[in-house]
Amino acid sequence: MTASSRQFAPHFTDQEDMHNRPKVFVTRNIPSAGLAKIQAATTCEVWPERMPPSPDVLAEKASGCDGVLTLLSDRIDADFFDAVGSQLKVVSNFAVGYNNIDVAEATKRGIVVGNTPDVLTDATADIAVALMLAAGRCLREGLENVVRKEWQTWEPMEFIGQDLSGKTLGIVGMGRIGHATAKRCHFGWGMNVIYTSRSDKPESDSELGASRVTFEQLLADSDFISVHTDLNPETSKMFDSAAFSGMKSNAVFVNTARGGVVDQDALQKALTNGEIFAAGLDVTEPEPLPDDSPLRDLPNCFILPHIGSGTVKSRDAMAEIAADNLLAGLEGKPLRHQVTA
Ligand SMILES: NC(=O)c1ccc[n+]([C@@H]2O[C@H](COP(=O)([O-])OP(=O)(O)OC[C@H]3O[C@@H](n4cnc5c(N)ncnc54)[C@H](O)[C@@H]3O)[C@@H](O)[C@H]2O)c1
Ligand SMILES: O=C(O)[C@H](O)CO
Repeated sequence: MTASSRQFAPHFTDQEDMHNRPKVFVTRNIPSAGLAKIQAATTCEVWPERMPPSPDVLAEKASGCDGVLTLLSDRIDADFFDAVGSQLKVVSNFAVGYNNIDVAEATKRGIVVGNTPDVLTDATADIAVALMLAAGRCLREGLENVVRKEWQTWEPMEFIGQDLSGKTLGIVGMGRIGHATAKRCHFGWGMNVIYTSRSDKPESDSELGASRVTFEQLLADSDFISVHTDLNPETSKMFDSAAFSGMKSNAVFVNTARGGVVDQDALQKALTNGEIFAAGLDVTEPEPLPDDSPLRDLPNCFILPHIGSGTVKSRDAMAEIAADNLLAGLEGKPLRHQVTA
């Protein structure tokens, strides 16, 4: 048991009446590093299926609960809170992003909301760089060529991509993951880093020689653009047709943030018309991307099924923080990571 789990585990014993334990609903199976803590301290139901519960079933399952542990695919809003009841104390999201939760509404009702930052920063930055390489170096076209048995010879004029070395990387949202991505690219490939952010980031300026620029300047000057903002009203669909037409024709656009920051029709046009070179996406809107989405068929669009935080270490640590947040909220104690509106 870690120091933090000792700190947050409510003091229930085996002898204690199970009915006195707080009641919680966990909306999907999560790593035992967190689930075991929750099961030891609460009366807990875990949604057993691979697919998320529908909003109605989610509300029904959570009804009467003191806490819920949610995923980014669960919509938590006023209707949910009304259905669940006024006893609800805490919503613990198994993610750093919390755009699936109406935090203002939760706060108004005295419900605390937790998230899981930091522990997935490196894993997600690695996927951002993987997408820069995959999209920039035509890995989808190369792989499909092999899988379809079309590989006939060494091709001097095919599968020609973009170098990272010495190029300019534009980071949109120089937060934790933005900085970690920029660091990999600056020290790994000697990339020049520019960024937009809500405020200056002196640590990125001094460590990476980065400079803060306007959004328009970032679009115009970047060879690679990597998005790391949270999804908020300001960032919703910020990559629209005007943004893509402001980019270089060799630009590689990478998004590991949220699909909602992109106007996907505009992205599809930019990729089809050669306005930009390629895109690498770990996130789309909706998820999964519909089977008939034209983005799925574009050879210069490399799409992953939202796996940024998908490492053993990150997911275990996320589970542990999410459990600690949930248990702390049930006890009315400060959460390890609490979000505010
Ligand atoms: N693909 C994945 O699996 C995965 C994993 C982790 C996080 N994420 C996403 O990445 C996001 C970032 O995570 P983080 O831990 O780095 O968060 P963070 O809060 O450290 O960074 C977000 C940054 O975006 C900036 N920002 C907000 N609005 C902006 C705007 N209009 N223009 C420019 N910058 C703006 C903020 O100031 C902040 O610096 C999360 O909110 C989540 O949506 C995805
Ligand atoms: O916000 C997050 O944490 C990711 O999207 C999933 O890990």
